[in-house]
Amino acid sequence: MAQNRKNKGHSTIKGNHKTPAMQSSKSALSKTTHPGTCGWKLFTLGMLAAIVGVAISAYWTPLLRKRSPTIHREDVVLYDVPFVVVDIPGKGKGAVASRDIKQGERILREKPLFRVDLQITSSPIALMAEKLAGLTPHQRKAFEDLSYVNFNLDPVKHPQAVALAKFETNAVAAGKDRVGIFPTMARLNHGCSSAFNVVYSWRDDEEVLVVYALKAIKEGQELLTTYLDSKKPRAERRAFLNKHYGFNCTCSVCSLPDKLSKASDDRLTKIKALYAKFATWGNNEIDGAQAIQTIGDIWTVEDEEGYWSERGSLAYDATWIAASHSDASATQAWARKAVEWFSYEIGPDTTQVQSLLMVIERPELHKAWGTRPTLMVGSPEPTN
Ligand SMILES: C[S@@+](CC[C@H](N)C(=O)[O-])C[C@H]1O[C@@H](n2cnc3c(N)ncnc32)[C@H](O)[C@@H]1O
Repeated sequence: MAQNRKNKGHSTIKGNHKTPAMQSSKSALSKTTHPGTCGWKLFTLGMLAAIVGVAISAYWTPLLRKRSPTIHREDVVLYDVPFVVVDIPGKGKGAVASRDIKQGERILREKPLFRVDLQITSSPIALMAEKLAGLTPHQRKAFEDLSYVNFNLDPVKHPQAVALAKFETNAVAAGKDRVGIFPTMARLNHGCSSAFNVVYSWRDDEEVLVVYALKAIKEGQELLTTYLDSKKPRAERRAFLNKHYGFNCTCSVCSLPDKLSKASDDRLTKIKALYAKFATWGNNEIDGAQAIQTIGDIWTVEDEEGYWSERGSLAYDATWIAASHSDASATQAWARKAVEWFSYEIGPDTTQVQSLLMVIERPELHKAWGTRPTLMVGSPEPTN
């Protein structure tokens, strides 16, 4: 997977992730990363036969357990999780909320079975064999249970290639230039743009992956992360997901009728263009007030689209611009916005949030303070 599952993750974190070896987008200023596509996957893709489409037919497990299950495995930091893993028609397994989940709730904290470098010099098959040999029987079973894209591979005849396919289907970004396998998180299926509702990030200091609810999720609703930079138009998203994950995306955004789908594509294209414009503040092509206006425009179009990811990074960048121009009240207002959205996406107990809380107290201590001419750049709209 690439949140920049591979988000992936989808979340965006300064100096951190994203996503299940899945998606990848960087904050224009702070170089935060998004869970994203697994470079390892691309590296090893040639080792495998062509990826074939997924054709599992499954059915809902009718009864969700009333109580949240406790996961008892050595690779999961133990606590009750607010979801159950069930069969989902057309998707294999997936995670479904076992109760209402609030926006910003942490829903999983998981240790990797193993991690590997994105760039490797040895044979991927040999590396995989070495990593699997280091697992306990319990962990080995968790790895063996994972799904994989290439169903043409016979696990009995080609166990090593199947192990590699499992890795490629499920690995997500986990630290600088590393990807890892997290067997519970790996059950999260994909949704595009406004359809994904959880994001994940790697915490280097704790060596765990955390997953947060980006949006409120109702009991019975599927938890979805994103496997790519979903600010791409539908045709591009579908081609990518088909090629790398072997499925035709039928998420709520991809299923829109053509007219509405085009409107969504137009919004996503506009968001990308606005990000590119805002980044030109870095080389003085636009001034601070224009940059902040552009961030406001991004926020507005994202509200129309229902795309809420990466807002912590966006507000963080706005804080940076406001501080650079010595606009104290805008620095504080944007820092509050960044605290709010980082808390939803990566958690309130992160260094990003702690440093922003200090900036709210003393904006002039921001490391970019006064590095550009003094200018009133503008605060976020109160309703944003
Ligand atoms: C990381 S796994 C996700 C969990 C997987 N469904 C399972 O059974 O373990 C990725 C695979 O899940 C399936 N998948 C994920 N999102 C999907 C979606 N939106 N529609 C259909 N299949 C999906 C695809 O087969 C994909 O290769």
